[in-house]
Order: sequence, then C-alpha cells, then structure tokens
Amino acid sequence: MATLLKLFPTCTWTGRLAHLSRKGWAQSRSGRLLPCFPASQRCASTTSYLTVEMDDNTGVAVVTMKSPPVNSLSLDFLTEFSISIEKLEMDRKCRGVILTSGLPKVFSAGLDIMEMYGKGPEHCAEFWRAVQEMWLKLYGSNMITIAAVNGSSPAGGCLMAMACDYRIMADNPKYSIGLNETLLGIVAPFWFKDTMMNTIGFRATELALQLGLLHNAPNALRVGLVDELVPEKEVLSAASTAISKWLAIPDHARQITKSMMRKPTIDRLLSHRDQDINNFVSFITKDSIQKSLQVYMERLKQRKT
Ligand SMILES: CC/C=C\C/C=C\CCCC/C=C/C(=O)SCCNC(=O)CCNC(=O)[C@H](O)C(C)(C)COP(=O)(O)OP(=O)(O)OC[C@H]1O[C@@H](n2cnc3c(N)ncnc32)[C@H](O)[C@@H]1OP(=O)(O)O
Repeated sequence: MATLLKLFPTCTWTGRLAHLSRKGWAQSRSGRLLPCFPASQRCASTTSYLTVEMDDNTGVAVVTMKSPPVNSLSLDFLTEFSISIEKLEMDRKCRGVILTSGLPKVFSAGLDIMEMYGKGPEHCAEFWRAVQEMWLKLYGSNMITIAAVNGSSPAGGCLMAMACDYRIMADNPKYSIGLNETLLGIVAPFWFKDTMMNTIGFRATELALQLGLLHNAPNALRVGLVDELVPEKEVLSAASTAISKWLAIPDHARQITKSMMRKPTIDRLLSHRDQDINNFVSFITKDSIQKSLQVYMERLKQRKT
C-alpha cells in the first residue's frame, strides 16, 4: 500500500484498494512492479478547490468545484482549474468532463470581486490572464464538456457554463444564470459577449447584456442558455446520460467540428490578449469603477441583514 501511495501521491484510488495491496500487481518490461487495476477503476484527486474523479471505464471525469462559500473564481481557484483541465486534456483516456458544484445552491458566483477591488495593476493583470486562460482551456477543449449547473451561476459562472458543450440545469426557479456585469457597473468583455452570442444569438444577447439579465431556470431554458432542466437531485445523472450520447460520436469528427465552430472566437481573443488585459486593468482600476464594486459588495452583504 505504501508503494502504491508513493507511485501515485496525488491520487486516491477508490474501489478494491486493500485487495490490490496483495493481488493485482504486474511486472513492467523494465522489471518494475506496477499496480494492475480492474477495468472499472476510478481515480479521484483532490486539490484545494476541486475534486477530479476519473472513470477509466467510461473515459469521463467529473470535476467538482468546492470553494466555499460560493465558488467564486479567485486567482488561485482559476490557476488550479486550468491546470486540472490541462491535465485531463493530456490524459489520453479522458474523453469527457462533467463540471459541477459541490456546494449547495451555487454553481459559481463568478469572478471573485475581491480580486478586482482595491488591487494594484500588476495583480489585476495577473488575475485577468488567469480568467482568459480558464476560458481558453474550457472553450477550446477537445474533450466533451458538460456543465451540470446545480445552482446559481452569475457572470463568470455563466461564462464557465457557456464554455461547455452542453448545459443541464436544476429545475429550481430560485437559481439564476446570466451575464449580469452591467448591474455591477462593469462591462462584459468582447469574448464573454461572443460566447453568449454563439450560445443564444445576437438579439437575446443584446437584451441580456444591456439589462444584466439573470434568467431563472425556466427562462434560461426558453432563451437557450441551458439545454435541459431536470429535478435538482438528477442533475449529475442527467449529465452522465447526456455525455453517453456525445461519447458515441467519433472523437476526431466531433473535435474538428467543435474547432470549426469555436476557433474564430478563440483566435479573436488570442490575437488581442495583451490588449484585453490592458483594457481590463485600466477599466477596473478607475476610481468610479472601484466605487461601483464597493457599493455592489456592500449591497450583497446587506441582503443578509
Ligand atoms: C471596456 C471593457 C473592457 C474590459 C472589461 C473590464 C472589466 C470588466 C470585466 C469583469 C467581468 C466580471 C465578471 C464577474 O464574474 S463579476 C462577479 C459577478 N458575480 C455576482 O454578481 C454574484 C454575486 N453573488 C450573488 O449573487 C450571491 O452571492 C449568489 C451567488 C447568488 C449566492 O447567494 P447566497 O447563497 O445567498 O450567498 P451570499 O450572497 O450570502 O454570499 C456568501 C458570501 O460570498 C460573498 N460573495 C458572493 N459572491 C461573490 C463574488 N462574486 N466575489 C466575492 N465574494 C462573493 C458574499 O459577499 C458573502 O460574503 P460574506 O462575507 O458576507 O459571507
């Protein structure tokens, strides 16, 4: 068992682990003793904010976000997220990802406002690059990506869900999803806007962005922001059912098609990446914008009292 943990320090293997400590070892060509797992073995790795459970049998990884209280996207969270997606991308066994939340009522509260409030230009630039990276990794993924939206998902949380190939949301009218940036006195950048336009079309995006609309679950389905509503307890199982349909499509054909659809939007950010960071930094560090963020955060906290 100790050898097993040494070989896979970041992985906890579920299933018949004790059994493997005695049986189930195979010798490699170089003579090393390697564990030999049954076909249905699952591997779970946990980082500070994420749990990644890979099922070798299906080729599907479930990525569960767990950064209390609301899965806000801090610099550290985003960094971990991008690394985890990159690792799965490089894992030849992994063909699909289900992204979900391990917290009640919230998928993700979007960008961590405290990363944009009272911070200097260098920090803001580093933070924004991490936001771009998260979107580039997810929107440009070769894997099948399904968002199992089991709670509210404003702003950056909505961006994350939209970056996936398919969205299943809990049928709870209390949960909402949308790009509500204007309500904070800030502006959704062009690639947030493009992602939404690619998802729900020009007119619906124009309305949603200007009004900062947060759609409740039934409205989100009506405008096409999500693809399915299911009872809250069934979000994850519905995502598994949905992904099995996608897995039946040959990867190379699906991947080329996905790239054909998404590449122009991705290239637009890639060719303006530094300019986009500069725009963000000069916009977010303005006194008037900082004031808007402060007022918004105060209102958020006052809702409780
Ligand atoms: C020209 C243009 C050029 C360039 C572009 C420039 C810049 C702009 C681009 C910026 C794009 C921004 C994207 C974003 O994602 S901004 C974030 C938007 N998010 C929100 O508005 C969500 C706010 N939160 C909520 O609505 C609720 O918290 C939520 C998610 C519905 C959950 O509700 P509930 O369960 O009741 O939880 P609480 O509200 O009580 O929250 C608990 C706790 O968390 C704090 N919190 C909530 N959201 C955030 C957040 N996004 N960041 C940081 N902290 C957050 C909240 O204040 C509470 O804290 P407390 O200390 O009181 O416990």
